[in-house]
Amino acid sequence: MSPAGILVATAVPAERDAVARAFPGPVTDVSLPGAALHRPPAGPDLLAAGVGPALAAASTAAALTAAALAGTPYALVVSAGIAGGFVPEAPVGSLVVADEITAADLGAETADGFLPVTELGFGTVTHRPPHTLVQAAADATGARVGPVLTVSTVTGTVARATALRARHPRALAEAMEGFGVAEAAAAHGTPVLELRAVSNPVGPRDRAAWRIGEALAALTEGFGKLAPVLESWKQP
Ligand SMILES: O=C(O)c1cccc(C(=O)CC[C@H]2O[C@@H](n3cnc4c(=O)[nH]cnc43)[C@H](O)[C@@H]2O)c1
Repeated sequence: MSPAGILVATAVPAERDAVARAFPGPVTDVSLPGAALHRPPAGPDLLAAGVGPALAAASTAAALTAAALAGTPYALVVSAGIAGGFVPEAPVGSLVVADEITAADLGAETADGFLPVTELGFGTVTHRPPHTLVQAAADATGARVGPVLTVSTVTGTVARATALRARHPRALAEAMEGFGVAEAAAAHGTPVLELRAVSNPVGPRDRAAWRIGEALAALTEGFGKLAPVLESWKQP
């Protein structure tokens, strides 16, 4: 368990390593059933939880359960990584912190449009991170604050981007794991935060427009600034 009791869940090892660069020093590998942690000497536990909401939820739940069974439950879970940004509000290279983590394609398509699963009488589609933590994270990192959508299919057309923004007018970014990480955290009664670095615009598919290196560098810099906020944050 990390000293501050914080778990950071990225999708892939490149994102995990970008976060790790903000916490220099030799990393300890911790192997758990269903999850493998990297533990920097002073900093959060880091988990490459997998791509997509389902695998991210499963891996995050495994890490949370192991910590709880060891008697050292995490105090906070952070979903982090790269994302698509809705332009012009979230340009490539910018950071976004979620005030809402919303599953944007969890529901039913009808002749009259999309119905979220909540309108079908099931579950939830939005988790809200603690307001004070969101504000402190934004103040420390310069991140823009707004909803981050979780999708299972990366947006690749103007029509899809327009439809998402019509349903979520304040949305700043889309990624593929936040809601899964948040569901796992909620099952443990653990608060969640989502911090994303924008690697590409949401819209027509254009792999040449990806700036993954730039986004990973922004993630490292963001976590360097976020570290003191995470260490001092206490659940109200
Ligand atoms: O093949 C494509 O057109 C394509 C476009 C954007 C991203 C991908 C990925 O496979 C990356 C998925 C990975 O990175 C996060 N991510 C980054 N950009 C986006 C995005 O625009 N929409 C959704 N997710 C994005 C995501 O969280 C995954 O971990 C492929």
